[in-house]
Amino acid sequence: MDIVSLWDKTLQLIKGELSAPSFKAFFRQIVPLKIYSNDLFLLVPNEFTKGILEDRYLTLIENSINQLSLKKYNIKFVLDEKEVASLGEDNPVIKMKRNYPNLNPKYTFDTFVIGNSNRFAHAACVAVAESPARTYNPLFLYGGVGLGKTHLMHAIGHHIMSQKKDAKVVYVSSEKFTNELINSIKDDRNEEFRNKYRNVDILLIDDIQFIAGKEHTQEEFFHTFNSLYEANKQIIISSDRPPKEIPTLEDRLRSRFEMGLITDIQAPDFETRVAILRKKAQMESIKVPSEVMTYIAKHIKSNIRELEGALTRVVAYSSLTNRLISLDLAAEALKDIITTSKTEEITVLRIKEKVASTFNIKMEDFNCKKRTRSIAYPRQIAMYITRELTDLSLPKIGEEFGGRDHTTVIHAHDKISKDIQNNEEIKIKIDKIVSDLKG
Ligand SMILES: Nc1ncnc2c1ncn2[C@@H]1O[C@H](COP(=O)(O)OP(=O)(O)OP(=O)(O)O)[C@@H](O)[C@H]1O
Repeated sequence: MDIVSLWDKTLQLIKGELSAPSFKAFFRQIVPLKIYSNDLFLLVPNEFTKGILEDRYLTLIENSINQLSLKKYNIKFVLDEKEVASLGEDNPVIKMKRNYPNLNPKYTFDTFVIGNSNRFAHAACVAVAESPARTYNPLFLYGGVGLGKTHLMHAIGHHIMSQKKDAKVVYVSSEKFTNELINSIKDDRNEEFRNKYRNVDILLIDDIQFIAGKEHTQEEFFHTFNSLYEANKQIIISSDRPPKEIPTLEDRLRSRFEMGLITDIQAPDFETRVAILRKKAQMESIKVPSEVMTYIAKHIKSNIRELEGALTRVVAYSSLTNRLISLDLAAEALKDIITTSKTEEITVLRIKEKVASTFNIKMEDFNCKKRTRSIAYPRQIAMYITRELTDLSLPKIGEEFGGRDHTTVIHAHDKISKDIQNNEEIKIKIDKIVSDLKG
């Protein structure tokens, strides 16, 4: 019996032993990877699931597999398929995943909830998916962590592949792009690297901000970009900020990124957050009372990954403690997450927005070179607040404010600290901004 059929049969046995929510929460996303000697490798989605499987279900899995295969395997849970990629032959599941270019099957347009925060980005992605290289090229998507950029990029990939099966779609994070480049240089395989990226129909490159400051990667990406663009191939780029706010990005790349359409995704509003939770519960066929969804959506605002994680946690908690999902149970399950996510919400972007609206300046004024007091002073206040309310280092803060030196940040912090002591009006303004940011 090959590993795929063995795992299918194992799941059938296990399903009979567990409650439906536990089965769904911990077993549905496992991918059987490989049998190598006496080890059987299973790919699991995250640390949390791995811990639960090891602590509670290992014996059940081992017994079920042994019963079916009449052999005793050591079960190994892994988080990254690369850990076992070098062992023996490939299996059909992995082969299938490789042919399908790294796209998460769940990230489609159908599973994407549209709200005011992402309506425009979604429409732009649909337009590109329907007529690649003919509408917006490149398409540059930006927005905060966990707001759906990767989801939309994969959705474009799926859509294009559903229209044209042999389209060469490549999705890569800019970190992976950098690592592959480094390895190709090390192993003298630069030609292979170039062929891989310069001969695709659609290039989806995620988190491009990571190539900032990496000269060689920027150089390579510049040529990749040009050859794709000239060959009329579609390029889709994501980042946590717009091109002009990526520090140490070469101008020639910046101007290329700005050639097509730039669109942002904002944090979802309350209604969209509830709708996302509903969709997720519906997709996983889990019944969750609406006051629990409201509770989660009210408290987790700025990151959809955390929003989904909170729901998974509540469902897992209910199944592990054998209690029905209720508001009390949700509060108990999320007590750590909900307090920490409040402090995590304070980002440079939010600080800038708040200071900009208080002092009536534009967002780009924070990064520009202007020294007029009406702009320079709010900028110093924003730097002061960033230093006080975030864990960012001084150089990082300088970077976030138009690539300024860390001594400028120290100067701003000293100056504003003094002004707070001597000027009641400024103190009141800053206290108000800080208390608004802390919610
Ligand atoms: N509008 C949406 N509807 C449904 N699910 C969403 C939506 N937006 C985001 N998600 C889900 O939230 C999770 C995080 O999204 P994703 O990974 O696309 O974020 P990201 O913006 O790429 O984050 P990062 O900056 O960390 O790369 C995913 O599971 C995704 O499916």
